[in-house]
Order: sequence, then C-alpha cells, then structure tokens
Amino acid sequence: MKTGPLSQDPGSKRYAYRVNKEENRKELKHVKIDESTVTSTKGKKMDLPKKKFYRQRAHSNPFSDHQLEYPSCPGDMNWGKLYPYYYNDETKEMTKKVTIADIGCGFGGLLVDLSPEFPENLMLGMEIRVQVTNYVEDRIIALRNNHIGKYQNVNVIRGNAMKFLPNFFEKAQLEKMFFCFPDPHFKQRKHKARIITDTLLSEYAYVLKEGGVVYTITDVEDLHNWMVKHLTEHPLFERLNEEWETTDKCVSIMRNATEEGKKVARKQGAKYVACFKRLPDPTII
Ligand SMILES: C[S@@+](CC[C@H](N)C(=O)[O-])C[C@H]1O[C@@H](n2cnc3c(N)ncnc32)[C@H](O)[C@@H]1O
Repeated sequence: MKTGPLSQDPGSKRYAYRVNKEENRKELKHVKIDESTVTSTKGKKMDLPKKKFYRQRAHSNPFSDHQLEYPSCPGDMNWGKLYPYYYNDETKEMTKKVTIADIGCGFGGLLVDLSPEFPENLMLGMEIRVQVTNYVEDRIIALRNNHIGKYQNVNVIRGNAMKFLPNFFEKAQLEKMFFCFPDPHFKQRKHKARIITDTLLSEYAYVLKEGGVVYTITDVEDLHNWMVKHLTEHPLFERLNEEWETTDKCVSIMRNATEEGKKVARKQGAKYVACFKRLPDPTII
C-alpha cells in the first residue's frame, strides 16, 4: 500500500501539505529545539498539524511485513535522536530511559496530556500507521517549538508492538503501558490479531517492572471482557480494584485525553477500564 505523499495527486492540497510537512519534519525531527532553533524560524509559532491531511485506512494488518525499522536490541537504539534534551554530549549517554509506553498511540492525545504530568519520565508512543505516526511527529515538533523546554519527554516511533517490543525495551524497563481503545477485531477468526493475547502478555510482562501497571480502556464490552480474561488468567498480572482506579491520575487522563476517547464521549458511549499490576516473578525451585 502506498502511503507517502507521492501516492497522492501532485496537484492536490493534501499533496502540497504533506510535502511541506515532510521537509519540515526532516529538518526538525531530531533537532534539539531551543531558543536558537526558534530564532532560526524567526520566533514564529508553528501551526499544529491538521488531522485531515494525514488520513489513512483505519486498520493496518499487524501480521504483514511493513518494512519497519527496529534495533537488534535496546542498546542499539539511538534514543538521543528522539529525546535530545536527555542526551549528554560529553558522556554520549542518555540521562534517562523510556519508562512509559503508549501502545497504538494513534494521534498522540494521551502522550501530550501525560507529558506535563510526568516531567521526570520519558514516554514513547508506538504506532503502526505511517501517516498517523507522521502526524504525531509533526505535533510534537510544533509543541516543542511553541513551548520551549516542554514536551521534550515525549516522542513516537512507527512500529509494530506485536512484533518488536523487546527490541526497544529491556527487561523490567517500563513502569506503565497503555492500551487505549485498541482495534477490536470483532470477528472470531480475527481475534488472534488483538493486541492482548497470552503470548503477547508474556512479552509485556518481560518489559514491565515489578509493580508496573498495564492500563486498558475500550468502548467495546466484548473486547474489555477479553482483555480482563487474558490478563486475569496470566500468572504475572493482578487486577487493581476500582478504588485504586479512582485515585490514579493516569486513569482519569486516559479516560479523556485520547482521540478515540473523545469520540466515544461525543457519542455518549460507555468506556470500560481495567488496570493490572505486574506481579513479581515466581521463584523457580
Ligand atoms: C482505535 S486506534 C486508538 C488510538 C489511540 N490509542 C486512541 O485512543 O485514540 C488503535 C491504534 O492502534 C494502532 N495499532 C494497531 N495495531 C498496532 C500494532 N501492532 N503496533 C502499533 N500500533 C498498532 C492503529 O494503527 C491505531 O492507530
């Protein structure tokens, strides 16, 4: 499937918009945006990207070969490019690691709202669709440009979370993983494409630290029951109770921040939440 700007009609407004944004992205994506870069763009506020120019098919097959780029192991990843504020030029080391992941982050609303709430944490969105990832990158570039020093702790990569998670994260690296309004894959024969399955839960348990939390939210009751069943049956997760949910600030952010969550709210649909704690590894005798 062609998804780049060249797949569009070269005379269209969308084509021109995408080409322009692509140039801007190439120039600023990995730059440490500070006072000097803003001066070079003449101190102008940047417009936030417009979603209508990044439209793409709603679903991407998680089993197809997307020619994705991924590191052979977490240590091979160039994290300084994504979070230049946290890269020490002298030691050539990152000063922090990613501890929060938004799996299937869509248009990035959760990351943007979590960023100021967790200024000490680096957060990464992983998104499989190209244009949607481009949108989040452009959104972060504009936010960093318009609010100097802010939004430095969030970024996004195009990736398939069902295939390459341990290539990006070490064992026990993450504190929180969000699964917000994941694709429901309604038909029974498509259930294997759901992002919560027994096998994948073992991978999520691997990258989550003890006491870390998996957050799930959906408007599809059947999917909610599926996620609760699989997480409850998994030996390394334990459900957190409603009282915990009402006091945890991420739960209220997750209910309201994401684009899908807003859509559901507009339609006055139900939102089903379930959160699970990563248990300690059992002792092997
Ligand atoms: C229904 S949308 C929800 C987006 C966002 N979390 C929200 O709540 O607004 C699900 C997103 O997950 C992405 N996605 C699906 N499978 C994925 C995978 N294996 N790896 C990464 N992203 C995936 C889709 O492209 C889509 O943007």
